[in-house]
Amino acid sequence: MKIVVLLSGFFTFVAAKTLIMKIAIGNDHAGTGYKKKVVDYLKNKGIEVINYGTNSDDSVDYPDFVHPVANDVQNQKVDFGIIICGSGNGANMTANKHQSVRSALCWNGEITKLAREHNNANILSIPARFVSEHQAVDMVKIFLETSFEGGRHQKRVDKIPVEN
Ligand SMILES: O=C(CO)[C@H](O)[C@H](O)[C@H](O)COP(=O)(O)O
Repeated sequence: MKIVVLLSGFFTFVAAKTLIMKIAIGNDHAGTGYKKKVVDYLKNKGIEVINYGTNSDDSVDYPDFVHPVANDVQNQKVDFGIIICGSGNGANMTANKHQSVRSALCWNGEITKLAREHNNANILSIPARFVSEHQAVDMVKIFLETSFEGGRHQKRVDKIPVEN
């Protein structure tokens, strides 16, 4: 009887771990404050967060904090990535150098929704110096709650990768 209880507990734990969404996040100094707000939101939703920093306001280089996020998305270690820099562009350019990454620079809810619905974006790039913290968290909410529509969009997404 005890072994049955132990096994059921083990399988319940494994199932729960499998079902818990996992997000990797990275940012440069322009996004540190916003990152902290986003991480708080994610953890309050019960989402597992891998924070690659930076965690200070000291000037840093965004590729150093975006590549680890993109690697995790590319290697399917996480469900999605979130990257934050001042304009969102540098981070987005960096992330999209990784095969199978579709990083979307978004600055409002509608663009965020479309990035998921039409482009099956797996990384959200947030321009911290051009949106409010509330907008940033709202975009994260929309990004995670919106599903890819597939259909005609799948054909287009499949044509994105370029063989170098
Ligand atoms: O890549 C960027 C510009 O598109 C990011 O916005 C950086 O956060 C920005 O370049 C940092 O600028 P800073 O003057 O060194 O703070």
